[in-house]
Amino acid sequence: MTSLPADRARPAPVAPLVARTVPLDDGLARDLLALLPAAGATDACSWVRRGEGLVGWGRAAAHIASGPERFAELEQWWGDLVGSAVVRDEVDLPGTGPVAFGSVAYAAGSPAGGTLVVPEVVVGRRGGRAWLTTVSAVSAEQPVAAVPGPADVRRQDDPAAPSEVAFADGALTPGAWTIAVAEAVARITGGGLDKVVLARDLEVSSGAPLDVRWLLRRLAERYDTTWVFAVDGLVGATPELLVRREKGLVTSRVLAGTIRPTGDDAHDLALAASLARSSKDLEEHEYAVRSVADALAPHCTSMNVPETPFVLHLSNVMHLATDVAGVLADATSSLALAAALHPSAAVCGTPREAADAVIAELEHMDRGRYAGPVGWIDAAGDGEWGIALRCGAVEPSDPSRMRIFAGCGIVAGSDPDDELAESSAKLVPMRDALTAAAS
Ligand SMILES: C=C(O[C@@H]1C=C(C(=O)O)C=C[C@H]1O)C(=O)O
Repeated sequence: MTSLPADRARPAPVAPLVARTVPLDDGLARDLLALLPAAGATDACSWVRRGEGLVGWGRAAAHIASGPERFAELEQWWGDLVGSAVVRDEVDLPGTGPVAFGSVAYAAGSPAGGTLVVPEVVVGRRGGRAWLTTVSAVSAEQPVAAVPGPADVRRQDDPAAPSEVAFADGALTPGAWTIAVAEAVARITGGGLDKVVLARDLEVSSGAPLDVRWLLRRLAERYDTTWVFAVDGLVGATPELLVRREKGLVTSRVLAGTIRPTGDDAHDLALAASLARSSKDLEEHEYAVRSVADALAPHCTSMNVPETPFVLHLSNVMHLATDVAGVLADATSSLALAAALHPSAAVCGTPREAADAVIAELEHMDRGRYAGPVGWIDAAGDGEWGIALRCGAVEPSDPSRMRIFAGCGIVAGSDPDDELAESSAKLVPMRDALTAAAS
């Protein structure tokens, strides 16, 4: 576990938690997202892929941290919390017992900080087994009988579709963003750095508060190879797994190098083949794989880093992808591994410091929690953390508004107009979830 510097106050202690996990009829949990009750836009927690994963609601405990030590502070808080928790776990799988969902800002200086949320109710499903975890603070006022049981887990009414949705330019107009990309290419060819990821945002407004559950369901329908997530109003469908830690095994799915499918299968296959041969994309990909492998190496006894990437097909884009795996050498938690990996060259660049400086200078926006780690951790430290991509953040002060984001890796051979088109393709999942009618 990473420790906080001595001069940094430990997070305030919270009342000990009681967590109870019981098996649940798998039929009840087949559609995890349908179990999320109507609640405030920021209440739903989700980490779901192909019908498996975790959903949660209610808040038994939560912690917000900011600044360069935000990961260490969250880690410390979670360690203290589970260290004093009373746990009765009848299922004993990764993700059973007490679980925190989290999301952490990309930049150390972002006011968005980082948050861990421990829902009162979590329903999980994997490998045909389902469970219910309830968490409550130990207190004389809440008798155990008040805790929800399997009978309280049921399919909820369908969420309302967003209405009167409008999109507006965020920090930069498309034209200004392409100028920033051209400037980044000039910096790269001038020898200042090898790769930088530049992102842009759009402002979304709707006629009524957005229901995160609607967005989650729409994303899950269309992007079944992604992890459909929600934490504290940050919602999206990421294809990129920063790190999974499970019983001593560490895995990471690295993406970089993108093209847009045309919808014509034969043509798209040819495009995929050209993506796998493109020196620009392979170079961009190699930087991202290296940055992940180098960050994991100190924590692993052995690692498998495939030499050639595969092509991951999504309905809006195709990516070069590499699955890196390793055997964990120490007790580093999934959150601490995510901290060690962040920011990878998939969202920052190479070298990291130079790329971060160019991002701060040319993007003209705070990324907030976009491009930061998002996922969950259990009491053993196992968990899954994705990179928060293809996502948006609901405005806490006005849940009828959100900001959506997309970025592109820029290397010496990048063309600004192509990058703009690629960023638009990456915005499609959120745009469609916000506007397309239910199928
Ligand atoms: C930065 C984003 O995506 C990243 C950049 C990619 C690229 O430039 O090819 C591909 C996948 C992601 O690692 C995003 O979706 O916003």
